[in-house]
Amino acid sequence: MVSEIEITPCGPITGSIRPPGSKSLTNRALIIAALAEGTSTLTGALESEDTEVMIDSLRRIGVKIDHNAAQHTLTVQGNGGRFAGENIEMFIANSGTSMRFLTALATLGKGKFRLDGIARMRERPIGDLIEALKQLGAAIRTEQDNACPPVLVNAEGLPGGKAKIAGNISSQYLSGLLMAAPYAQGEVELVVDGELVSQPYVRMTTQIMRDFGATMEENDCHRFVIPGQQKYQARPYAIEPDASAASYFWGAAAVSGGKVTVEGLSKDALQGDVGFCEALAQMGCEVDYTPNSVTVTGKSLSGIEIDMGEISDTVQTLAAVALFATGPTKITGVAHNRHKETDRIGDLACELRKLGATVEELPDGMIITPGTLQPARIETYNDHRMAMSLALVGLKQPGVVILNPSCTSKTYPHFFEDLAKICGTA
Ligand SMILES: O=C(O)C1=C[C@@H](OP(=O)(O)O)[C@@H](O)[C@H](O)C1
Ligand SMILES: C=C(OP(=O)(O)O)C(=O)O
Repeated sequence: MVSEIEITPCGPITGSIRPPGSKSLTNRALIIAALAEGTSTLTGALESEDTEVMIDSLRRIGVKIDHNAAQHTLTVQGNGGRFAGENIEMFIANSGTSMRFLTALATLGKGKFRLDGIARMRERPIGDLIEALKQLGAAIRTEQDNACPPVLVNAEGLPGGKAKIAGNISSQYLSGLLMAAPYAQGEVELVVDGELVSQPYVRMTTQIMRDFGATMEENDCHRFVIPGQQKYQARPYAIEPDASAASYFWGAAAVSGGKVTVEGLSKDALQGDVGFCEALAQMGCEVDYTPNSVTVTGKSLSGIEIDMGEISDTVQTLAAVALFATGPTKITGVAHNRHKETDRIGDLACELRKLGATVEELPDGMIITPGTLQPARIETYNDHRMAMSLALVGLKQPGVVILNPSCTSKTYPHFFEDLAKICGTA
C-alpha cells in the first residue's frame, strides 16, 4: 500500500469516463434484495469497502450473495425478511449507510445482533435512529449509552406504529426506517421532526422501494405511511454510476479548462449529486446533458454563494474548484458535514489553507477566498473524499501530495488509476 501519491500536473483534460456504481444505490439495492423473496441480480454494482461490509453483514444473517467481479454483478437470494441468530456480530468499518440501514433491518429478525465499526464510526451519531426504532417497539440501545455505535439489538420482529424522526444530522436514519418498514408487523407512520438534510437521498430510497414493489403514502418528504407485512419482489436491477465519484471528473474539467463526459448519468438520475454540475454552471462552466451522459466544459470561473445541503458529498469537490475562481465562494447548509468520515468543515478548511487559500469557517459551511496556490502535503483524515477532491488541485499546481491515498477504497478503490488515465499521465 503506497503511503502517499504526488499528483502530476497536466494540461486541459478531455475525455470520457464511466465511474463505478453508486454506493448509495448498491447498498440500498442490497438491503432490499436481501429482504425480498427470490433472486435479484444487481448489475453495475459498486465493489468497495462500503459495499463489502454490507455484503459481509447480510451473509451473516443468511442471505446468499454471489459476486461476479468481471461483470460487476451481485446475485442476491433474499431471505424474505426471516432471519434469526444468537450474538451475530456485524463489522461495518466506517460505512454510514451500512450502519444505519442494517441497524433498522436487524430489528426485523429474531435474536441478538451487535453492529460495530472503526474508531471514527464509534463517534458518528445514531441516537435519533435508535429513538425512532424504540418508538416502533424495538428493543435496541447503544452499548456505551452514548448515542453512537456499537449498537445492540435484541430483535423480536418490529411491531410498528408511529415514530418521529429527526432529520438534521443525517437522512440515512429515515432511509433505514423506510426500507425496513414494509416488513413491520403493523403499519408504520414516520414523521420528520424539523429540518431534513440530504433530501434527494430520501427520494432515492422511496423510488427504489417502489421499484421493488413496496407501496406507501408519502407527503412531501415529511410524513410517510407504510403498510406492514409487505414483501419486496426480487428483480433484475441496474445501478447507475456514482454521481459523487463523477464530481471529481467534472471538477477536473473545470480546473483544467478541459472537457469531460461522464457516461451513464443524466439530469434525471436518481442521485441528487448530479446537481453538482449546476453549481459548476453557476461558476461559469458549460454543462451539456444527454439522456445518457453529462459533459462539463471548463471556462473562466467565478466564486459563488451556494447552499449545498442537498449535495453535501460534493462540498469538498466544489471547494477544490473554488481555489481556481476569481473571488470568494461561500458554502452554507452543511452543518451535518461535521459528522461524516471526518469533520468536513474544520478539517477541509485546514487543508485548503495549506494550499494557499484564506478560509473562514462557518457553523454550517465556509467562505473560501483563493490565494496564490502552493505545494502542500494533504492530510486525508482517512476520508476518501478529502483525497479525491484535493487531488484536483494537483492537476494544475505542482507539488501536491496526497497522504494515505488508499483511503479511497471506501468507495473508489481505483480512483487514482482512473484519474491518471483520463489526464493522460498513467
Ligand atoms: O443515504 C445515502 O446513501 C447517503 C446519504 C448522505 O448522508 P447524510 O444523510 O448523512 O447527509 C451522504 O452523505 C452519504 O454519502 C450517502
Ligand atoms: C458520507 C459518506 O459516507 P457514509 O455516510 O455512507 O459513510 C460519503 O461517502 O461521503
